[in-house]
Amino acid sequence: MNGRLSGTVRAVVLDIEGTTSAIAFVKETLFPFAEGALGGFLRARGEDPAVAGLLAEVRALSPGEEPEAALRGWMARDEKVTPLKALQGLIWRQGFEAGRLRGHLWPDVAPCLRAWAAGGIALRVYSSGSVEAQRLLFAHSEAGDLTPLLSGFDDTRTGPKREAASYAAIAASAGMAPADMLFLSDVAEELDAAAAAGMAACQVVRAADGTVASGRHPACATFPEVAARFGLPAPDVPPSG
Ligand SMILES: CSCCC(=O)C(=O)COP(=O)(O)O
Ligand SMILES: [Mg+2]
Repeated sequence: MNGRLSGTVRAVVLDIEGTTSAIAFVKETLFPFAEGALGGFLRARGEDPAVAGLLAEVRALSPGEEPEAALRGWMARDEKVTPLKALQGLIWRQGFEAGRLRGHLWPDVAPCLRAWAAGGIALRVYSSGSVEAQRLLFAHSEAGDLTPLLSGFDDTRTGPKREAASYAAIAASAGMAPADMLFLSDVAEELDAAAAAGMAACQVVRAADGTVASGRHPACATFPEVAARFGLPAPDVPPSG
């Protein structure tokens, strides 16, 4: 089994889908919202410089195909293509700000994030969802605005989640050694990459998501279990639910 079980953790890097938040929320709420709004969004905003720049990235990645068709194909296959993820974030902004979307968090997550931040642990996010989407989810979460607890956000513009260099870049941007950082994710290949970069790595195995422990990393079902296993502060009141 890879990964350290002891040592001082100074920062926790959080995956979102399958870790802080239900896979079903991403696949059954967020993705259909973006898919349903895509056509109207491109007609209304396609010439805005930011959107036009992302559409140019789509054309470069899928030459000869209509950008909307390329985007729909990537959505159907859940491909984590950077300009798609950025466009989804822009579309979700409308939903989060209008109150039509609220960021799902498992009930054990917010109490632990508050306890860890209060205990001086730096909290960062690394998700395939764009930085904009990450900020929106935590700003409009079911547990309120948690963005003041978070000190860094990275997406696939930092690098692919299954490559060690991405985790080295995250550590450099945090100004820490990888060995001071703990990465939490449901996906074993992401944890392999983080461990290869020298981070501690823990698989979050949420029963409701049907995640299966890989056996390659320590596995925890909840954030309080992570806290106990890695010597992080525990919340004062054990979360219910
Ligand atoms: C609001 S974040 C949306 C999550 C998302 O789009 C996604 O692809 C999830 O990937 P993750 O790396 O968090 O598993
Ligand atoms: Mg995930």
